[in-house]
Amino acid sequence: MRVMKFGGTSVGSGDAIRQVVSILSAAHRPDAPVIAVVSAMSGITNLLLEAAADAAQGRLIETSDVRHRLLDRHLVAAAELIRDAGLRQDVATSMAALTDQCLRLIESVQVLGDLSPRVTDWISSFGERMSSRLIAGILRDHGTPAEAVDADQVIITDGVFGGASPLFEQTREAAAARLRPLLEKGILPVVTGFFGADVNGVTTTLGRGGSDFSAAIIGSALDAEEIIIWTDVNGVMTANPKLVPEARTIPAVSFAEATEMAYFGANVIHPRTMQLPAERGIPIWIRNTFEPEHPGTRIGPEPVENGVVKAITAIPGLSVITVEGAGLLTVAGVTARVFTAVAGAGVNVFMISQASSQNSLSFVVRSSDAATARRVLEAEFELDLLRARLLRVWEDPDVAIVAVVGAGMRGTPGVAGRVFQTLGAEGINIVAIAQGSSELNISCAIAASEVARAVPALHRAFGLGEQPA
Ligand SMILES: Nc1ncnc2c1ncn2[C@@H]1O[C@H](COP(=O)(O)OP(=O)(O)O)[C@@H](O)[C@H]1O
Ligand SMILES: N[C@@H](CC(=O)OP(=O)(O)O)C(=O)O
Repeated sequence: MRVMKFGGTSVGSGDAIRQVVSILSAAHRPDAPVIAVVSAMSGITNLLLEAAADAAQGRLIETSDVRHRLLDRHLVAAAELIRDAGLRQDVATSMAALTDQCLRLIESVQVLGDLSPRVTDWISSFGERMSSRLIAGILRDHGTPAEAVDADQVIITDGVFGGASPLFEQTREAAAARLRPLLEKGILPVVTGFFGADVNGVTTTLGRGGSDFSAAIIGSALDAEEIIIWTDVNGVMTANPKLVPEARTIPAVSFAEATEMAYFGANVIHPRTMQLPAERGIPIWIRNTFEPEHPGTRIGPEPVENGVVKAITAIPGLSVITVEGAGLLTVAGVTARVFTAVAGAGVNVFMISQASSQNSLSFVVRSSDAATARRVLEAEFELDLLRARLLRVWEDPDVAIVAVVGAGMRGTPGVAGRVFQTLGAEGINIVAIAQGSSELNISCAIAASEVARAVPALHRAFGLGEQPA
């Protein structure tokens, strides 16, 4: 059995879905069944989250506009691809019912003026609920028996809204109970990506971009032979091809390298995807829905030693937070207090840097988390601020991290030197620098506006466009 996940662009239009249906119907056979995992049509999750946030702010949301943008996208694809009138009507009816349910939720947010994490997760799950029904309907119309499955019945989570983790044994049981009977009947399950439900059946999302993780959870729970992530590029590449047109496909990377690349911004794969398949030795392939003959990238257990540096990645949208005070770091426990406070607020820290004067401590977070980080630090150090032991806590916005990643860097001297030299020659100022203890990456914080120059320059400096990666 194989699990195939299709991302938002792959299911984003009638033309794209035509490709998905051709891949799935060619691959799914009674003796070699496939489980599909699908994301929402591109842009739909953002639309739902924006509508919910507007509603909570009391801004009068035009529900007819949301209805139009949500429902019509799906109906147009159904009209384009489903030939049987009865089937088309059934799919349209279920799309309309889901849209109504979702709009009722958004209206209740507007009435209450309050958007809880629980309701956010529920509302944002509707894109996948709709796309799975649409795609199952189109597959049936094209002669492949298929059934849409909501993942609340498949992935059982720890209930953390916005970033849930699976409870693996419960998920194994639920996935087997819900999906194996379909496979035994030759039916291709089309499972919603992005979310699961806690033990009480409450919808919990796995985090933005989490459908890759859904595929990994389901593939691992059911001991799949392989997991294929179908997307809109030819695999994991030496850099984001949108930033570096000469970027090349990397034929093979290890689970550890793929995790590092994903964590440092290669959003072609979600960083949480690798862990469960790595524990079970299940390979993950990244392939292109729009160029299915291309082999793509294999992510597997083996260390793959070709080249020192494999990829240049970038994370935009970051801020540096600095805590400053005379002799600050000589006061025992300050560092622990800073990071305990920040972690307690659920803020992820990407990089830490400490001035040698010991007067300041800086760290990099997502800009969307910066206000929270400042607030909790000001609360934590309220007394110190009052007594002027601490001068201030401030944010430097518009920062990005660029990273060079590759297992071959371990023990290879000169990589950091070449990074500095390259950025220096481009006149790019380095705000902070870090090397992971695993020596799989070297990362630098720079001004966000420099990313478009830094990534191609590093890509050239490490010869990634020329030699086989
Ligand atoms: N190193 C990289 N290799 C390939 N793609 C990358 C890399 N870094 C960033 N990307 C971007 O990731 C995108 C695919 O991710 P995403 O849009 O989330 O896909 P999907 O909708 O299929 O989940 C590509 O279009 C590409 O621009
Ligand atoms: N639809 C969800 C989950 C997801 O994984 O989407 P995609 O596969 O398009 O990155 C999101 O936008 O976050």
